[in-house]
This record gives sequence, structure tokens and C-alpha cells, in this order.
Amino acid sequence: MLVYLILAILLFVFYVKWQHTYWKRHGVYQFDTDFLFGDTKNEMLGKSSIFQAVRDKYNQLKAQNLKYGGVYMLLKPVFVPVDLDLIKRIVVKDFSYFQGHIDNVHPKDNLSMNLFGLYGDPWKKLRIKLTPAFTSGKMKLMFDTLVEKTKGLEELVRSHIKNNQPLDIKEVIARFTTDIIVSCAFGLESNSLEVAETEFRKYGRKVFDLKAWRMVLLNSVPRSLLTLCYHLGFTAFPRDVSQFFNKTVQDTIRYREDTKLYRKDFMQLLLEMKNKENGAINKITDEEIISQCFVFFIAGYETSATTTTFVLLELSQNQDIQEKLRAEIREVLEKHEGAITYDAIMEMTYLEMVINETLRKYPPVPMIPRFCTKDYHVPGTDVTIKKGTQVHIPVWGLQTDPEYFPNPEKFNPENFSAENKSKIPEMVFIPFGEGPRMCIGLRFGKLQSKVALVSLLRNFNFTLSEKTHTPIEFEKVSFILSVEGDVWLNATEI
Ligand code: HEM
Repeated sequence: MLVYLILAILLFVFYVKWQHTYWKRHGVYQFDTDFLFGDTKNEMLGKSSIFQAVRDKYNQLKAQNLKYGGVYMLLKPVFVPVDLDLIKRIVVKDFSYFQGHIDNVHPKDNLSMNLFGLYGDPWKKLRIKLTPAFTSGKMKLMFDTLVEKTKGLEELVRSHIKNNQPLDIKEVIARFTTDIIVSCAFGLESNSLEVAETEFRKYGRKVFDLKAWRMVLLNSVPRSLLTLCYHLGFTAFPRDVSQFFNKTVQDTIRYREDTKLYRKDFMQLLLEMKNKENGAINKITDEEIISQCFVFFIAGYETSATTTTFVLLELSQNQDIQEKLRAEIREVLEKHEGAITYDAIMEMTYLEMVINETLRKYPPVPMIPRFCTKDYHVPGTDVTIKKGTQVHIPVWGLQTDPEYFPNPEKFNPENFSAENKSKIPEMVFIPFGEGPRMCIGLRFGKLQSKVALVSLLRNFNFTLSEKTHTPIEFEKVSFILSVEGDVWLNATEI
């Protein structure tokens, strides 16, 4: 018995060591690995952020003048491109070889079958159906809802000022974007700005309160093992989260159909697609509506909230930039009789620069996953990226590379002045991705942040509270880049 056990252990050790030579065997540079953990020991143990690991690897590859390299998430080989031309090939020119984000969707878990998770034909068909819901015309249609929510946002800030308390701005903004996304995607009122602990806040937080084991399972185990897990009842998100979103959307569909209620929101657009005649190219099913509402929620509220939080954090520490932005906001609003309108927001060029600089320094999606759907020969090399291989586009590394931004840690909106922006090489600034899979919610995401900032900065001045832990650290286990812990700011009415 003991002999078999020793043999099994030896075999396992041999397999792990052999698997960690995958990139070497395929002619791709790799780093020294830790047994079992590969390149992500600290990340898997929850000691450091996986995003930081990919950024570090980008820097190390770049320092050696390499165009790409290979890393391991546990035993899973991940290809990391550094060269801008190669990145452009992967996400744009040779997109047909890299159609997926990540290979972890499964029909047994309907929430996973969303636009972000699907690939190949099902993704293409769905993307065509959903694109019309995100045009600038549709954004204008929903704009009033965004502005309506600023009243609650301002009231919440005022209540803190009245009580002489600093604000946890991360939480305040998350409540604002939750109210917006719930109203626009689900056609419901979540009232998160008025009531601190609503169902949507509770489950929204739960989606992002990712446990390390779930992250490992979704990102690091082979597809065959993951499929087995789905058959054994595993779901990408906690079961109660899945039940909540399924029931909420189903109830909403039924209510809207029974009452024939019309609202200017994504749900209305989805219901109109559902009611297309059979065989219509953009007809959509109830199941598809549920998974898409879910992805709009998770992709839409936290990304914008984290962006707005980082803007306010930086402005609190850079009063000159805050003043300059406030001056622009006031000047433009004055021309529009004090009203926050879509056109007024579009006129605010400095606001756009501040948001871009924030997305550069703190990209909410610091590495974009791409998954090889067909063997790909890397041009000019003997290397083939095999079908099924995970690729990580190192967004954060690119956007903080001193070659492209000479003083990358300095918060400098001038990086995005008309003159400087035109000098940024293609594929360097890609917070929303690029190519056919580029973020579908780009306009909506930016709009949410802009409306929040205009409403806040025209009324209040923000400074950093001593309660905020500085220098800030980033969440270790998370889908997106966000500050670890609370972000406390002092607000004063002006
Ligand atoms: C600041 C805000 C946001 C950022 C930084 C962001 C970033 C991203 C990135 C990097 C991707 C992957 C792109 C690629 O693979 O090339 C993505 C995809 C996606 N985003 Fe966003 N996003 C934001 C807001 C939103 C909003 C508001 C929504 C919806 C209401 C949304 C919905 C989606 C969806 C559905 C996808 C998958 C698209 C596809 O695979 O076809 N995002 N986003």
C-alpha cells in the first residue's frame, strides 16, 4: 500500500514538473516556477493580486526585450504578449483564432451563458442582437434615469456633511451605480441610495466577494475538470446569487408583459427583441434575457463605481486638478442653464481627460483574457499557440509602461490632451479592450461616471480623510481592480 502511495506521489510530482516545462517545450520564454503554484504562488495564497502578477511579468518580459512569454496559473499555461503588433493581431487582425474570453461557460449554469462568457457562433449572434441597445441614441434615451439618481447621491453626501462624518466614497458610488444599472437593466428601483442594505447591494457585493477557491477553479483548472464540477452542481457564482437574479428577471419579464408597462431601459429593448416574430435574426429568449441582464449588472455597476472612486481619490490628493475640472463643469453647465444634459456632458473635454487618465492608471479590467479557439502560428516565429490556451493581454502593464507614459505613477490628465493622445501608440491604452470583443457598454460606463462626477464636483469639494489607509493597496482576490478596504473622503459644500 505504502509503495503505491509513494509511487502516486512521485508520479504527481513528475507530472507537475513536466507540465511546468510546457512553454519551454513550445519555444516560449518562461520564468522559474514554484512547485504546483507556477507563477502565481502569492496570488493563489491570497497574499497579492493576480493583476499585479501579470503587470510584473509584463515588466520583466519587456526588460528582457521579449515580445511575449509564458506563465503558469497553477498548472495552466497562459500566454502573455508584450509586443504591440502581436497584441493587435490577437485582438483585432487574427481575431478568428482568439474568439473567446475564457473557457468556463456551461449550459448547466445559465448565468455563465452571457455575452462575456460565450464564444464562437453563439457569441457572434448575441453580440449582433445586443449591439443596438448600446448606441449613442439609446444612451440619450436612458440619460434622464442617470440624472434622476444624482438627487439621492447629493442627498447622501449632504447627510454625511451634516453629521460631520467622512464618506466611504467607494460604497456611496457603488450604491449610485447599483441604482442606475438596476433601473436600466432590470427596470426596477433598488433604492440603494436611500437604504444601505438592499437585496441588489447584498447580492452585488456577493458577486464580487470572490473566494480564492472559486477564482482558482474558474481560471486555473483544466476545462474537463471544470465540466465535471458543473455536472456535480458547481455554479460560477454562488447559488443564492444565481437564484436571486434568475427569479428577479423572470418576475420582471412577467410583470412587464402582463402590465404592458413601457420604460426607457435595456429591459424594454430586450423585451422588444423577445417579441420579434419566430425566425427573426434578433429574436431573444427569456433565458438569454436573464443571463444578459446579469452580465450588464456585474459588468456595469462595479467597473464604473471603481473608476469614479479612483477619480475622486486622485482629485482629493490633487486639488489643482479638482479645481480645474470644477471650473470646466460650472462653465459648461452655465451655458446649459444649470442642467446636466447629455450635450453638456459631451462638451466637457477636461472631464474626458480626467476619466481617461484614471482608466490608464487604474484600469478596472487590468488584464483582458482571451482564449485561443484555433491553433495559431505566431508570425515570424516557430511558436504555435495551441487551441484552448489562455492568453492574458497585460492592459495594466501597457498603460503604466514608462516607454509610453514617461512618469506612469503620476496622475496627469494632460496625457490625454488632444495633442498627447494622438501620440499614444495603438494598443497601448485599451481599458475597454479592442476589436470585435471590445466592451459593449463603453459609452454607458463612461456616462455613469461622468454624471456622478458632474453632480458631485459642482456641489462639493473633496479631500482625503485621515481614515483612508495610504498608500492604497489593491484587492487581492477580485474580478476587477479596486482599492482594498474603504476609501474615506471629507466633503464640504461649496
Ligand atoms: C468603466 C467602465 C467599464 C470598463 C472599464 C469595461 C471594460 C471592459 C473590458 C476590458 C471588456 C473586455 C473587452 C475585450 O475583450 O476586448 C469588457 C467587456 C464587456 N463589457 Fe465592459 N466595461 C465597463 C463598463 C461596462 C458596462 C456599463 C456594461 C454594461 C452595461 C459593460 C458590459 C460589458 C459586456 C457585456 C462585455 C462583453 C462583451 C463581449 O464579449 O462581446 N461594460 N468591458
